[in-house]
Amino acid sequence: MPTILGQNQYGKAENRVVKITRDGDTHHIKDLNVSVALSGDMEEVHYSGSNANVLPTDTTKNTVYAFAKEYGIESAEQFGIHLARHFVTSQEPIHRARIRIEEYAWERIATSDGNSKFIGADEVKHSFVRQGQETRTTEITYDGTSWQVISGLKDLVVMNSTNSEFWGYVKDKYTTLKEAYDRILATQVAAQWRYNWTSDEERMPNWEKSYAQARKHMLQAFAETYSLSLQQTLYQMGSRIINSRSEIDEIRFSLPNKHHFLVDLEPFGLKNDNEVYFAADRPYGLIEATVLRDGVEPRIPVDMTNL
Ligand SMILES: O=c1[nH]c(=O)c2[nH]c(=O)[nH]c2[nH]1
Repeated sequence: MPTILGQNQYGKAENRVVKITRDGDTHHIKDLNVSVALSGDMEEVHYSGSNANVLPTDTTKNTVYAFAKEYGIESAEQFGIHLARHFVTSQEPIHRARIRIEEYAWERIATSDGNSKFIGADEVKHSFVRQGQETRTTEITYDGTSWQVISGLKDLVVMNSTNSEFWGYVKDKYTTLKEAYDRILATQVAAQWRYNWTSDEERMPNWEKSYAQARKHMLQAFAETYSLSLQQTLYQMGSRIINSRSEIDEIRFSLPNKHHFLVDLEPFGLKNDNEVYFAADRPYGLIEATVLRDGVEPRIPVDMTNL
């Protein structure tokens, strides 16, 4: 049976790089997990085993560490842009680079004594605790001409202990769900948003500020929406970001509904007045949707948020 090679890419996945920037005694941390995927003229290595066009994955790993030193890590996006540009412009057979980065956040440990180790109020200069909240993500793709930057976050767990209802839904012979007029709404947000920056000719967004603002608007919309369904809340979260951040054109969410079921306490002669819940981990409702600026084409792959 004749065969041909289809889509292919290669590179080193999950390069864990920690960069300490020393500003006198005050240190700053960037902690990344960087995955490189390159594609281009790679038919021969698959067909005949000729490695003539293959930059070793080991070299791509080394480049990640060398660039941390040479360029520093200003933001995950900026770092990914340096790497993607380097692979595509320095190696003729490589036509496209995709750099995926997860970023783990660290915060300073506040201590109580007042000695010289302190920055400002009471933040120690070189001791950190890993933030237990979300993981920041970015994916940079470059083909030598245009850029696509899709950033976001995953594992951001949020809960509203009221202001959520769910009723008026379709009922068939298998429906047993009771209508809820005051329920818990909880989810673990995975969100990916696409920047409309695509060319070196355009002014690049401020990646750090944009991330902080997108996250803030998303959380505020979650908290401030009186919810009749998780779908409605999702749409509010997305449109709040699109309406307040002109550099973002599209956002896709994957929101598991982390169900909290009221426990029946009647067998114990107790009344459960919306106080005691069973937090189920599975199965969970899974609500997914894209919110777009009117008139733009959707480009975020449907399953990207589940990676
Ligand atoms: O917010 C919700 N959306 C649904 O589609 C749904 N379905 C369900 O059983 N519970 C919920 N909750």
